[in-house]
Amino acid sequence: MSDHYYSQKPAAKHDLHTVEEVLRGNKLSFETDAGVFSKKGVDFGSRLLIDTMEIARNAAVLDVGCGYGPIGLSAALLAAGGSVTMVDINERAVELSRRNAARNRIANVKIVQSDLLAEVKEMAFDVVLTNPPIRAGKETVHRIFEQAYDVLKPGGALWVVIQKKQGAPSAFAKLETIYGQTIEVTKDKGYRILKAIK
Ligand SMILES: C[S@@+](CC[C@H](N)C(=O)[O-])C[C@H]1O[C@@H](n2cnc3c(N)ncnc32)[C@H](O)[C@@H]1O
Repeated sequence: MSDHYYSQKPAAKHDLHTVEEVLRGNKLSFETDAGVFSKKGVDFGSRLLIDTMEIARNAAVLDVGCGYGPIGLSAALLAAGGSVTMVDINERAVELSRRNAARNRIANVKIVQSDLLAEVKEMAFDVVLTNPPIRAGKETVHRIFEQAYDVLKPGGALWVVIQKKQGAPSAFAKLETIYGQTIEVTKDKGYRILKAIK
């Protein structure tokens, strides 16, 4: 099996590190490892999504492709009276997210190993967040958009960060075919934040 950051079972030799980040005013500490996305620190696009996302205090939130947890754990602090479900196909990412939730004393999260949204399809969410796995291919990214629609409550929103050069225009077009309304909320250094409302 090839060893991408989106492997189910990364083969890379462990290389544990701790990174400290201030995300949306909250100081968080993350354990990262080889075989997970952006292990040296929070990705620019993920940070832009964290800075931009709108999360109500009581929201039910889903983070698709949570990696070691920066987006979902930041969302959990905003949804202090709600809950955040975080999914990833990569068992190492799931384990790190669990440890990082405990490390930062964040309890309103549920972290599940799942291929796309398979393990959460009976649930319903106000907000779905994703920094999608571009390298897994456009089809995977589009399936996330479709499956997110199915688990969103009416009026709920999918928030996506994507670079222009990695296909933001085609992602926007795909979202427009599925959702009632799609908007580009902000952009910075070639990254776009797209919000699609059911
Ligand atoms: C661009 S990374 C974002 C990681 C994390 N949210 C962050 O901001 O650092 C995309 C994530 O999607 C996960 N992923 C890839 N294919 C997946 C699939 N089929 N189902 C669920 N997650 C997947 C990868 O393992 C990776 O952690």
